[in-house]
Formats: sequence, structure tokens, C-alpha cells
Amino acid sequence: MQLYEQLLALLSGGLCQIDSNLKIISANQAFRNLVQLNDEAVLGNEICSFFDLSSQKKLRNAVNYTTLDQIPVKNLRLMMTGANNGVKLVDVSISPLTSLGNGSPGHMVLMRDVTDLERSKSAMEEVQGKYQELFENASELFFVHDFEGKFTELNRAFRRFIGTISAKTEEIKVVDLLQPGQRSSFDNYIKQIISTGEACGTIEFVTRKGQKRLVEYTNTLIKDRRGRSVGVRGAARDITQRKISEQALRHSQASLIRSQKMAHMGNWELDLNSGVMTCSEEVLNILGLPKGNSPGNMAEYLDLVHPKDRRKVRSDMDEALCCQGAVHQEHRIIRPDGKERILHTIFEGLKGPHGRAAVLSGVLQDITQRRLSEQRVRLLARAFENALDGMIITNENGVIQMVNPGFTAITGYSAQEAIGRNPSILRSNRTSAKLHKAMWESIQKTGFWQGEIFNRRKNGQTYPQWLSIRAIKNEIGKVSHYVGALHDLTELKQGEAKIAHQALHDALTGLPNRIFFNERLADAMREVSKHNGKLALLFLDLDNFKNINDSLGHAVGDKLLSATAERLLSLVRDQDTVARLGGDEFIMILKDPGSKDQATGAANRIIKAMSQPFWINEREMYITASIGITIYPDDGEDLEALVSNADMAMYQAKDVGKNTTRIFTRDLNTRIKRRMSLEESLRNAIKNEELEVYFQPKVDLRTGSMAGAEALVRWNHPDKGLIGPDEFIPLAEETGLIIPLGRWVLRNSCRTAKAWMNHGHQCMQISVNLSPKQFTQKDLPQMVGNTLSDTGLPPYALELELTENMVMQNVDEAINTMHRLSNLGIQLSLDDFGRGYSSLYYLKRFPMNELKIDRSFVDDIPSDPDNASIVNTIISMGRSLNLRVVAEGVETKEQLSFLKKNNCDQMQGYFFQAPIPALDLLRLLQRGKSLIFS
Ligand SMILES: Nc1nc2c(ncn2[C@@H]2O[C@H](COP(=O)(O)O[C@H]3[C@@H](O)[C@H](n4cnc5c(=O)[nH]c(N)nc54)O[C@@H]3COP(=O)(O)O)[C@@H](O)[C@H]2O)c(=O)[nH]1
Repeated sequence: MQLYEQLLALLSGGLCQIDSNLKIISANQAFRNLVQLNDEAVLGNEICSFFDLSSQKKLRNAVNYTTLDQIPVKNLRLMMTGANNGVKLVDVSISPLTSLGNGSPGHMVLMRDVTDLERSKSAMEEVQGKYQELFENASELFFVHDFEGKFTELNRAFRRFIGTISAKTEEIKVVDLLQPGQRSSFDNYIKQIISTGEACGTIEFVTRKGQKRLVEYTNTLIKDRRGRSVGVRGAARDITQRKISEQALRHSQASLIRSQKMAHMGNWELDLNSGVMTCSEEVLNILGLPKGNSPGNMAEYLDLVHPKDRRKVRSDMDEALCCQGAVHQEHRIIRPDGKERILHTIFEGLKGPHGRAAVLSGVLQDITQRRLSEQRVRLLARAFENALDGMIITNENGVIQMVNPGFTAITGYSAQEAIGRNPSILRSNRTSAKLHKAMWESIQKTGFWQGEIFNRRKNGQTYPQWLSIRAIKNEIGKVSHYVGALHDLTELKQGEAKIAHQALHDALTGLPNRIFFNERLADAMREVSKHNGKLALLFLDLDNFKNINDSLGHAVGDKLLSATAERLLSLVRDQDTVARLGGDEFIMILKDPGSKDQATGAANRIIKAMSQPFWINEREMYITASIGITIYPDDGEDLEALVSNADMAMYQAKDVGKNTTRIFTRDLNTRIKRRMSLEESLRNAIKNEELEVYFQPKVDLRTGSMAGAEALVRWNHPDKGLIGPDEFIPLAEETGLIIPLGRWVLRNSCRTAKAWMNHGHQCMQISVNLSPKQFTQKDLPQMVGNTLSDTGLPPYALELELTENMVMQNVDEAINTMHRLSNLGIQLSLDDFGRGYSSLYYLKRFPMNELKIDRSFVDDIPSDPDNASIVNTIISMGRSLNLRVVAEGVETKEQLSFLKKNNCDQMQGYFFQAPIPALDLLRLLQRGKSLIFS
């Protein structure tokens, strides 16, 4: 019994023994705890008293049943109310007692308190219910699947997602939702989740409707109570739309960046609270900043703004913030590389939630290129408007769309008159249809044509123009317009014609000049050759024209030349040519002149006509001419020979007394050849020491002694013997050889005179002739000075003889040269006096020491009263001008007496002594005799 008691005490459930009246006979401690009563209060009580009415009934029935059937009743759920600790739920098992010691039927009642268990169970059910509701109604896709991928649970959202609202979960597998290519990855997924306990990622499911949906999932492994992996629980979300939106956002962001780049447009925002500025990528490009160097605040941005624009930028920003509207403005920036750009900016102030300005937003666009383009367009428009050339723009059909004022100025058509018409309004019949065809062919082929054509102005006038036409193509390469530039060549052509005329004509007379003459002669030679004809060349030179020029002035001379040209033109036929070669030289081409005599006859008629008086400045003037004639092809087959021969013939005409004609002959040619060979020899004469200076004494008429000597050059030609200066000095003058020759004579003479001095003849003065060419040499005084110092001859012992004609060429220049010579201390003598045109006026101005009366006046004195009178006058004039007077060419005693009687100072002539070599003259000096009285 004690053992029984101990067993009862160990039971956690309440146990009591009841009798047939259901009264408690015994109860264990767990029962007493259950009802919170002690043994005395428990024992004897009917067990039903601890239960509610419904439970009492169930308990009685169960006891009855157990009693009858002797079968225990188990786990009868009853509500206990009689306990002191409130209502409790208990599971009651009743077992009949048949073996009780006292033999009375009774029952063992075992009670297990399930109040807490039931409570937590219902709480669990409640949670489960809620979970189920959540699970079922959640917008997320919830699911559970086993390791074969078979879904065991799917919430409504998932079912809807896959389009199987009514489908049973066991019919759906994960692989059914995958694309065929992805099914193999399912095994990997299961392996991963088993090994790591979780798997998350995105996967593309194909719904039952065939739609592809992207799903983001987070799955975890499900384990049972014993820790065995039994399946997978997951939550997924259909992110298809989000992905599309994200992609669309990315796309629109990329396209925004691209658009900003293309438009050179960027945007920025300035958070006014934080002062932080954020810029789009293109802003950096525009500002020339490297990536990541975006201006972080407004101050950094303003640093880039051109200093002159900063104030304006600030004030426009303020305005945008204050008016909350968009403010447009332009400003310049200076990029870090130093380049200046022009930006168009829109500022806009945005309000924050409290209605205060919170953000300043800016859109900026680089409009530098646009501004430059606009500038270019404006410039082009100005160029179009102001171009002197005519500009014309037509459409592709050649209909005029635009013309500029230059077009109107050239063509006479106003813009209104021209627009809408075809450029053919300008076409003239001077431009051939062939050229027009070629022009359009070129434009069609190359897109361009330029060339010279004749157009017609509105007034009907035809004019030459340089035309350039270019086809303009549009973006698809189709011709949309034609642009023409018209340059009026009228003035140019006139100018060219004028220049051509000037180039070929003599400005004074308007006659063909030498160039044109050469062309005409060549043409004429060709022409007459064709029919074996001839032509005559008449080379005309006015006689003594220089005298007229010098004495009456160049203006009169020019008029006389013009009048000569007119007269010559009046004397020749239309087919003939009159040209001026220069100076007083004219040349005429007479085509088919007939015989040589006829040509000479024509030349003589010209000579005669020329001798008729000219009226110049209402004054009658006379001039004669000399003409040389050559006949082509008889006297020369080439142009140069013909002209040169005519020239020579003309010189011969001069030689024989002027005012006449000479025809070229072979004999003349021979003489010319001799002259040419002479020239060649003369060139070598100085270096071959073939020249020698002779000296002719100048005698003092009062004392009869030798006062000086004139140096007269001679040429000891190796073949021809002694040649006089008359023959070679003019040749030397013509060829320029006179310069070295004259220098040689001067040096030689000075050296000789110095030698005489050294022999004690201190008063001997040497007179050296100067040629016209020598006299015009700028360095003449210097050359003379050098010669004196080189030879040691004192200046007073040298006299230079100039001729009247020489000094009258250019009087002022001559006076200047004479002064420079005179300043050296030498003396100057005016040679051949009386033959020239010098007047008393000039004589007074010349720094002269001596006058030499020309031999032609001395010749016939005293028998010729005129010459005697002239000589007398010259002597008196010389006296009054305080000049020494020397008479040259004195050959007779009578001449000597006359001159002596008339107080001539010195004389020179064969009467005393012909020119002799230097040594002979020294001997004469040394004899010391009077030359007059000996
Ligand atoms: N520029 C240079 N000209 C020179 C030079 N040497 C000579 N000449 C000039 O040549 C011309 C001819 O000279 P020339 O043949 O020597 O004749 C001179 C005398 O011989 C000649 N004369 C002298 N006295 C008489 C005479 O009584 N009767 C006569 N019929 N002739 C005479 O006169 C010539 C000198 O003339 P001018 O010079 O005018 O005093 C001649 O013009 C020379 O000047 C030279 O080196 N350079």
C-alpha cells in the first residue's frame, strides 16, 4: 500500500478513486493541486462537483458506461469549475475498478490539466490563421516546394502570377515555370540551398500564358523538428515591370546625356540650403572640366564665368529666385584651357515644401558655334549685299530667287524685276549657243563653270563679264540651287585695250611705237612675200631738231613732233604705216612702193612736204628732215637689218648736208662694215698703245711766245696708218669708247705737261678737248681731280675745252659741272664759239676763262667782211666778259695781222705750227724762239 501511495504521488496527473456514488475516496497530491484543496476538503466530495453542468453530465455518462461495459473511457475533455484556481480544462480518463479491496465497485479517475496546452494551441491556431491569411493575401509571391520542385504551398498572388488560381498546388513544379534552357540549373539551385540554407537572386519564369516574367526571390531551407531538410520556403517578387522601368530610366538617362551632348546643353541644380551644386555630364564638357571636377558650388561656377559677365549672371540668378520664373540670358565663360565660349542659360528658382526658394536650377547650352555661324551668316549676307560683283541665286529650275545690289548695278534689273525670272533675260546673241551648251554640261558634270561671256544689260547694251556658276546640293546630294557671280569686265577690257594701245603706241603722237612698228613690219614682210612683192622702209630724222628743243623748249618741240606725225600720216596711203621710234626719229613702211626710184620719189615728196612751214603756237616754224631708204627684200631679209640699213642711209643723208634722202646701197654697206671693223680695232687701240697725243701750240699774240698747247689725239693704226680724230672720235662717242679714251688722253696730256714743267716750262698750259658724253659724266670733276693729283700737274696748268653745243644741252646742269670743274682750279675754254646758240645771257653765267673763235669764221678774214665783223664782235664780247679770246685755224699772215690788230689774245693754226708729237713740241719750246716773228 505504501508502494501504491508512492506511485500515485509520482503521477503528474491528478488521480482519484471514486466509489459508485462518484464520491472521492482517495486522491493524490496532483489532484489536490489541481483543485487547490487539501485532502479533507477533497475526500468525500462527489467528483462531479468540481465540473460544470455539461461536464458533470458527460462524466456521469462516462462512469455509467464504464461501469456497464467495464471498458475505460479515455481522454474525455471536461471543464473543471469547482477548483479554487479557476476554470480548467482537463482530459479525464475513467477506468472501472473491480479489484478494490473492499469489493465495492468504483472507478479510477485520471485527470490531466490541459488548460495551458489548449490555450497555447488556440493561440497557435490563431497565429497560424493570421499567417495563413497573410500568406494567402500577400502581394508578394509566397511558396513552398519540395526538393523535386513540386510546390506544396502557393499563395494567391503566386497562383495569379502563374495563371493557375484554381490549379492544385501539387500539379505545379518549379521547372514548369522555367525556360527549357534554365531547367538544368534547377538541380544546382537545390544543391546550393541545401548546402547554404538559402538562395536568392533573379530568375525568369514563363507563366502558363506564356509570358516571360522576371522574378526576384529569397528562398530558405525548411527543416523538420529533427533537423532534416524537407523543402524550400520562398518569397518572390515579380520585378518585370520594375526592370522595364529601370531599363527605361537608364535608357532615358543615357538618352538625356546623349541629347545634352548633341545639343551642347547641360543642366545643373543648386541646393540653396546646402549650397551644393550638381551638374550633368555635359555641363563638364561645356565648361571644359575633366570628369569628377564638377563645380561643387556656385562660387566655383562663377570663377569660370567671364569677369565682365559675372555681375549679370548673379543678378539674373537672383531674379530667377525672386520671380520663380525662367530667366534667359547669355554669358561667356573662360575654360581652363583659356578658350572662351558663349553660353545660353536659363535660370529657374524652385520652391521647397515651405514655399521658400529651395533650388536654383540652370540649363546651359554652348551656343558659341551658333553665334559664330550667325556671325558668319551675317557676314555672308553683308558680303552678298555689298559685293561689287553681281550675285544671283536660282532654284534648281533656274528661276531667280535672289540677286544682290551688285547684280542690279551691272545688269540694270532690280531685284523685283529679276526674281521669278530666268537668267536668260541677260543672254546676248554674242555668246554662242555652243558655249551655253558647254557651260551647262560642265555644271551638270562638275557642279561648276566659269568663263568669259557676253551678256546684255536691261538697256540692251552688250557687255563682257566673267561668270562663275556653282551648283549647290542639299543634304541628300540633289541640286537645290545655282549660285552665279557676275564680274563686269567692261572697264577691265577698256583698261586692257588702253594699256595695249599705250604699250604699242607713242604717247605723244599716237603713232605706233617701236614694238608695234616691229610687229607691223614683220606682218608686212610676210604679206608682201606671199606675192613676191616689195616694201620700202623710210627712216626719217628731223634735222637740227635738238636746236629747236634746246632753244624753244620741249613743249614746242613736242608740238612740232605731233605736227610732223600728222603731216607724215597725211602723206602715206592707208596700207602704209607711220611709226615713231623715239626722239625725232620716224619710220614709214610703204607697201609695194614700185621701183627703187619710185620709193625714192615718195621719200623726196615727204622731204619736200616737211620743208613746208609748221604753225606752232601761232608761229611759223620750219624744219627739214633726212630720210634713209631700204627696200625689202633687196636690202635685207630680216627686220633688224632692214631698219639698221635704213638708219645708215639716213645718216648718210645727214652727212651729205641733210634735208635730203639716201637709198641704202652696197657701197654704203661697205662703209658701214669698215666702220664696224674700225670700232672693233678702236676697242683694242688703248691697250695696244696705238693712240698718241699730238700737241698744237697756242701762241700769245703780244709776245709771240707759246702760251700753251692743245692736245689732239691720233691713232697709229697698225694697218691703216695714222687716223685723224675726225674719223674715230664720233665713233668713240657713239659707242661709249670715248670715256676710256678721253680719260687716257687727259692723263697722258697732264703727264706730258708736267714733264714740260719739269724741263722748266712752268707757264705752259695744256688744253684738252672734252666730248659731250664725257661732259655729262657725273664723276667728271672727280676724275679730273684724281688725274691732276696722280700726275702732279698743278690745276692752273690744265684747261678743258667744251663746245657751245655741249653746254647748251642742259644749261643748268652744265653750269653746275663747270663750277665743279672750275673749283678744282683748272681753266675752261668754250671751243668752236660762234657755231652754236649761246647767248650773252648764258655766257655771263658760265664760269669760263676763254673763248675760241670757230675756224670757219677765221677762214676768210679779213676778206669776208661778215666773218671779220663776227670775229671782231667775238673779240669785243670776250673782252667785255673778261675772257681770253683765242682764234683757231690761223693759216695766213693776213689772218694773223687782222687778229693782232683787233687785239685777239692768242692764236692757233698751221701758220704757226700744225699739231706735233710731244717730244717735237718740247724741242720747239726749248728752242725758245718767237713763233710769230720767226
Ligand atoms: N674729244 C676729243 N676731241 C678731239 C681730241 N683730239 C682731237 N679732237 C677733236 O677732233 C677734231 C679734229 O681734230 P684734228 O683733226 O686734230 O684737228 C684739229 C687741228 O688739227 C685742226 N687745225 C688746227 N689748225 C688748223 C688750221 O690752221 N687749219 C685747219 N684746217 N685745221 C687746223 O683743228 C682741229 C682742232 O680743232 P679744235 O678742237 O676745235 O680746236 C677736232 O674737233 C678736235 O677737237 C680728243 O682728244 N678728244
